[in-house]
Amino acid sequence: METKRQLSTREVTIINEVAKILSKGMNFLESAGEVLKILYSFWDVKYSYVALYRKDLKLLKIVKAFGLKEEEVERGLFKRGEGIIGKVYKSGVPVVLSDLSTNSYLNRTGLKERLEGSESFIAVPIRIGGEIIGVLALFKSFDKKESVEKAVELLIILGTMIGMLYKLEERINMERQEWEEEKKALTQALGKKYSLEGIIGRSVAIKNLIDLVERVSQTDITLLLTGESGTGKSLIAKAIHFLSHRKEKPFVTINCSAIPEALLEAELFGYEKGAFTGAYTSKKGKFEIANGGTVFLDEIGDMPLSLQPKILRVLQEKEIEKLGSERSIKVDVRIISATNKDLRQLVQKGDFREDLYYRLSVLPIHIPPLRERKEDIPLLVDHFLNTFNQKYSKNVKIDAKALELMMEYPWYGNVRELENTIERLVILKDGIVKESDLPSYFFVELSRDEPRNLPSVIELTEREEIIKALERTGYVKSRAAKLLGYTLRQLDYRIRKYGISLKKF
Ligand SMILES: Nc1ncnc2c1ncn2[C@@H]1O[C@H](COP(=O)(O)OP(=O)(O)OP(=O)(O)O)[C@@H](O)[C@H]1O
Repeated sequence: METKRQLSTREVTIINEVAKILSKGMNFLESAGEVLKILYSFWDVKYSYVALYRKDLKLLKIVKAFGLKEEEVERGLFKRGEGIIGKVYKSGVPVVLSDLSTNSYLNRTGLKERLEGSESFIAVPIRIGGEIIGVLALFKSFDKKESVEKAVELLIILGTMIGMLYKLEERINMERQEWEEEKKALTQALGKKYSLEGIIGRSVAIKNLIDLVERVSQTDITLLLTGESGTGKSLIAKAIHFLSHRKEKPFVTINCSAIPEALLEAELFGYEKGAFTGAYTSKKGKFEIANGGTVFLDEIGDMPLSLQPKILRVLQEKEIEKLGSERSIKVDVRIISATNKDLRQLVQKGDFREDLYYRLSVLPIHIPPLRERKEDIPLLVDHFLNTFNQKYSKNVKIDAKALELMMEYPWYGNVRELENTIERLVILKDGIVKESDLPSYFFVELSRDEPRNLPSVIELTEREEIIKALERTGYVKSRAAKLLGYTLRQLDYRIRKYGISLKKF
């Protein structure tokens, strides 16, 4: 019967130390260097190296070495199948050479002259799954008690672990590249969508707004956009960014109410490796990611008091500090913030710092609710009909009477509610939408002064409160349910019942 051999304490220590490197997130060459250092510290290996196969050179090349001189490393080039290194790479079979005077030892590096003579040479393949990508080689003197066989077994494990380190770096690089491409595509797509033409309206308020957007986008002035939910604050912020000289750089949105307070600081400012349990690698915060571009602080009224001094510092000194670091980093960002709350009232209540309020509102821009600029409604209806007819390959139209009612309706959810209503109509109806096709809560709302059907009024109020709670919590359903005093299931049921569409981020 085959008996499984136990790993010695020293072998376990070596494997553990190498495993730790895997979780450190270093680049491959640094990691490989660390592995060779571990072999020296725990196993007295004075000379070792990692050679990888370079497809472009069609050669194995030493990429990291321990104990070798620079010129010895440079000489370390092997063809596939050539010498011990080339053979191990080609066959995948480990080789142990206890007598280096034999002809099969090439001494390509020229290291032999510096050895004591008692060393054995061991070379094992570096594998990623079934593929061999290189060779781990070392020179070590074994005393009588040590088994060379066991040493080879340990090195085979290390060869696989080095392969994992290589794979890890490959994956990180791939993800980074994908992320860069995605960011570029997103920037271009957003740039196209958020031009001035994207802001629809002919009211004096919108015309003035478009004029202002054009002018402020050429400056770096800090803006505070105010207005009810759904009035177009994010749209305006994006338009300003994409008209400015910062347009090639990122536009980063931070929804201050959607991120739990405990995570917000790390999200905004990033953290250093080891800053808290689980911080295996360092991470950039949103301000650093946005460097050169624009940061849009949505729902700024919900910024926790504890973080407000740090935001002030970004505005005043253009500096941030990562969690777990004492070093300041300079960032060049334009800040646009938005709120549907009365910030001055929050200042009076002590929930918002006065100094921050003044810094943020260098230029306040108010966007009036849709019910105060009814003349924009026909243009917006037309715009959204075009958009959704195209999206769903339909040709839905709205007749004059239905449009008239739409202009009367108070749209407490503003342009977002109008957009969602049109989308639903396009999906559900065909041909021409008439007055009778409009949702029933429309009519309840429009007959406020007359005695009304109570169940409908209750439903209407419930619908409005749900939308309000969802807006306030950044569409985090569990938090909205808590605010409303519903369970998540009760809320889900009502979201379906009222056809409330969930805003996507
Ligand atoms: N004038 C406009 N022209 C065209 N589309 C608009 C206009 N205003 C708003 N919208 C659209 O309405 C929707 C809601 O706008 P947006 O998200 O910018 O509102 P908001 O004020 O930022 O809301 P919140 O405070 O809830 O974040 C978006 O899809 C936006 O594109």
